[in-house]
Amino acid sequence: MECFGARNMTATMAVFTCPRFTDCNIRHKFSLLKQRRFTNLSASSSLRQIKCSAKSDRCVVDKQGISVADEEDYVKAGGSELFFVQMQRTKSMESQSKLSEKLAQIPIGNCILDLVVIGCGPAGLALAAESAKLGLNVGLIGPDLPFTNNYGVWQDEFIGLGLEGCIEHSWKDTLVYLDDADPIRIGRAYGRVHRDLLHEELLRRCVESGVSYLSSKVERITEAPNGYSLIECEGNITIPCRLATVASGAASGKFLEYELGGPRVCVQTAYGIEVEVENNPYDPDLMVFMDYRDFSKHKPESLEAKYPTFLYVMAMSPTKIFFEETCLASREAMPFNLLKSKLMSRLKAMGIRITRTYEEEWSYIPVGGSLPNTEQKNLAFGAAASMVHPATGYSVVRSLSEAPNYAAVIAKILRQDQSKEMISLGKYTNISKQAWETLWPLERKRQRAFFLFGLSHIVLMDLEGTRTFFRTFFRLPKWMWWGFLGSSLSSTDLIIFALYMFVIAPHSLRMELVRHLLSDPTGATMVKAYLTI
Ligand SMILES: CC(C)=CCC/C(C)=C/C=C/C(C)=C/C=C/C(C)=C/C=C/C=C(C)/C=C/C=C(C)/C=C/C=C(\C)CCC=C(C)C
Repeated sequence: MECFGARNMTATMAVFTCPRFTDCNIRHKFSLLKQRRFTNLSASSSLRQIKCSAKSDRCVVDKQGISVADEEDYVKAGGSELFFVQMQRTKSMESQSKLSEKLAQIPIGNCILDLVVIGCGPAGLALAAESAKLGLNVGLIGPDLPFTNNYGVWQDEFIGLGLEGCIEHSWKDTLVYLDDADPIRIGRAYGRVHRDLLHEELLRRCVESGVSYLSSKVERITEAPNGYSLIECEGNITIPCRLATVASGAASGKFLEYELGGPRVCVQTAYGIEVEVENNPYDPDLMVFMDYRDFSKHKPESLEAKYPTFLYVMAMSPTKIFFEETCLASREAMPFNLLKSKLMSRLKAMGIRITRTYEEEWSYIPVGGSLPNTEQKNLAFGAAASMVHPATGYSVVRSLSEAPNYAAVIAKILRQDQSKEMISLGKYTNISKQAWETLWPLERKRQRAFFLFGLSHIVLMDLEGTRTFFRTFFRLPKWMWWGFLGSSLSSTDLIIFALYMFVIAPHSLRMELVRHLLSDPTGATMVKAYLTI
C-alpha cells in the first residue's frame, strides 16, 4: 500500500486518525502549527464566523483574517465590509467540546481516505458522521473550535432529526408583529438550540461511526496524477483522499468554483444581546419571530429608516431575554453600529431597561449569489454549497436533514468506481458530477430561482412595503408558508404559492410583483429555470 501520510511528524496537538486500517503499523503523529493570524477564525461554522474568547471585549477580523482590536480599527478595516463577525461576551468557552479530545486518536497509516470533509461546523460534522456510518473511510479537517452561533429552529423539524435533546429552550407558539394590530400567531413551536449539546451530539455520531480527525487549516486542494485529491494543510501536511467535500462555510470560495454571472450576493445582518431586563413586555411562553413595529419612529430620511429591520425575541424567563435586531436582507450590509443603535433606541422606546448583559452577537450571513459549478471535482456541503435559504438565511436544518442522503450518494458512487484504471482515466470528475446533481438537481435549481426572485423583491421594499408583504405571506394557507420557510415546497407548489399570494395580495403588491417579474433579471432566470427540462 502507498503511504501518503504527513511530511511533518513531530509533536501532537492533534492527531489524524485512521481507525479502520488496523494494519497500520506506523503511528504517524502530526504536529499542528499554531495558527497565528487566524486564531479567531472559525471555519467550523456553517456560516463563516469569527468568535472572541471570553476575555476579549471586541473581536473583529478583516477580509484577510487579521484581528483588529477596537472600534476604530474595525471602521478602518472596512466596517460592514467584513465577511462575518460574531462576538461572545462574558460567555465561558472552556466547558465546550474539544473535537481533538473526542474523536478517536488512532493514528493514520498506509491508507487512502475515501472522503475528506473540510470544516467542523454542523454541516461538516453531520456529513462526516453519515458517510462513515455507511462504511466509508472518512477524514474530517478543520480548526478545533466550539460552535458559537445561536441557532433557532422550528421544534418539529429538530424533533424529526432526532435532535430534540439539543434544544435548550422551547416556546409553545411563535408570534409575528407587523404593526400595532394584534400579532399573528404562527401556531408552531420554536426552539433555541443548545450549541454545546448540538456539538456534543454531532461529535458523538462522528466518534461512533469512526471518523478520523485532523485539527488544521486547509491551504489548498490539488489533484494527484492518479486521480486522488490531495488536501494540503498547514504545517506541511498532505492528506490524500478519493473525494474532498468542502463544508467550511460561505467563504469557502478559494476551494470551489461558482457559476459565473449569477445573482449578486445580498446580506442578512443582525446584532443580538442576551440580557437581564426590567419591564419586559413580551410573554415568556411565546417566541417572537419578527416584530416589525416601529416604536422609535425614525425620520423617513434617516439612515435608520433606510433599512427595514425587525426584532427577534427569545425570552428565556420573564427577565432573561435574547433580543436580536435583524435586517432580513439588504444589498449592502447594514452597518453593525446602526443595528445596535436601532436596537437600543427600540428597547428604550419600549421602556425596557437592561440590568446585565451576558452575551453579544454580530451576525453577517451572505444570502443568494451563485450556485457552485457542478462540473468541478471537489464537492461542497452546507453554506459552501449555497444551501442557505436565500429568503430567510436559515441553513442548519437543511444541512442536517440532507446529510444522510448526500452521504448515501457519495458512498454509492465511490463503491461503483474503485478500480485503478478508472482512477488513472480520471473518471473521478464524473463521480463528482453525480454527487453535485444530487445536491442541485433541476428541481432544486427551480426552487432556488424562485427564492432568489423573492429575495430580490425583499431587498427593494421599505418598512411599509415589508409589512404589506408579510401580512399577505402569513395569510397564505399554513402548509404554504410553513413549506416555504422550510424549503419543502416543490417547484410546482411554489407556482401555486405565487398565484395564491397574487390573488390575496392588495392591488399595489400585485402590481409590484408583476412589475418585478417582468423587469428584474431574477424574474427571467426563474422563468428560464422553470422552462428548462
Ligand atoms: C439567531 C439566528 C437564528 C439568526 C440570526 C439572525 C436572525 C435573528 C434571523 C431571523 C430570520 C427570520 C425571522 C427570517 C424570516 C423570514 C421570512 C418569514 C421570509 C419570508 C419570505 C417570503 C418570500 C420571499 C415570498 C415570496 C413570494 C413571491 C416571490 C411571490 C411571487 C408572486 C408572483 C410572482 C405572482 C405572479 C402572478 C401572476 C403573474 C399571475
